[in-house]
Amino acid sequence: MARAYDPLFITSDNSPIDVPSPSSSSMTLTKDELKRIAAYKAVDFVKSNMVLGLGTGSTAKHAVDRIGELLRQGKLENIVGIPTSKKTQEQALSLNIPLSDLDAHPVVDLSIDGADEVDPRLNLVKGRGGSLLREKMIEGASKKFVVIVDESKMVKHIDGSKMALPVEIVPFCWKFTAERLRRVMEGYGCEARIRLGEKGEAFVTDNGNYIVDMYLEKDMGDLNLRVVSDEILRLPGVVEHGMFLDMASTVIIAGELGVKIKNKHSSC
Ligand SMILES: O=C[C@H](O)[C@H](O)[C@H](O)COP(=O)(O)O
Repeated sequence: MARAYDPLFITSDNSPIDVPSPSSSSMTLTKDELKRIAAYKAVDFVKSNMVLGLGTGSTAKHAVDRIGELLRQGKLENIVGIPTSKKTQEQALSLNIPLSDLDAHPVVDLSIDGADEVDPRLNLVKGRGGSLLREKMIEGASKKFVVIVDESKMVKHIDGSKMALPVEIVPFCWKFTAERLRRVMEGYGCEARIRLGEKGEAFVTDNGNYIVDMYLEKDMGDLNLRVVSDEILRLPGVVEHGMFLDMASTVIIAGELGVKIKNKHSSC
């Protein structure tokens, strides 16, 4: 049941955050408001003159909006954004955020992005919105990667939500690749489904590829995710998968009772 939200309740960090006002009078926040709170907190890490990785999805959208707002107000200056998708690129352009790419800026100071799952070691599942490849390239090139989630994204282990584990593959003979993927994960009761778009056709990523969503019946538990990752990446036809292992520096989790910040290598 929803409880009253205390915006000053923050663990693992001592600075209260600039909390957007809840839309409801009861002071209980919607999931979207929680996402916005996590996003605002992440933008506190942004300083003028930074090269920023701009994430994709309903949570990252709030961070991009906030960066645009602070630029407009003159509270941030000389920011260069590197968008992780065409959609984010459009949003950033509409906010007049100056943009670049990894060719011109191979080192990114800070990336801020959402995630579909976060495990206790800060490993992530990403890509349920289809943007995992550019996200992994840009966030992997970042000195700091701040992940923003509402508390529903926290899982005991990767694939804990039993939703899709996305893999980007080339369209050429996709059924062959999907079957190879299924076989790699067979021990976990894997069903590998091609992702479909709104009209029932194959969903096409910004890179012109397809996504296979792997659904696992059995828990991967504390299995060595690196081994699974390597096996998937070794398959010809696979471009990248949505497990982001050991990449997040910080995870900001907005929940009913407040904001929690988890840093890599910290036990809290
Ligand atoms: O491909 C999509 C991205 O990995 C998103 O960051 C992820 O799916 C989380 O999206 P949202 O913030 O909308 O839940």
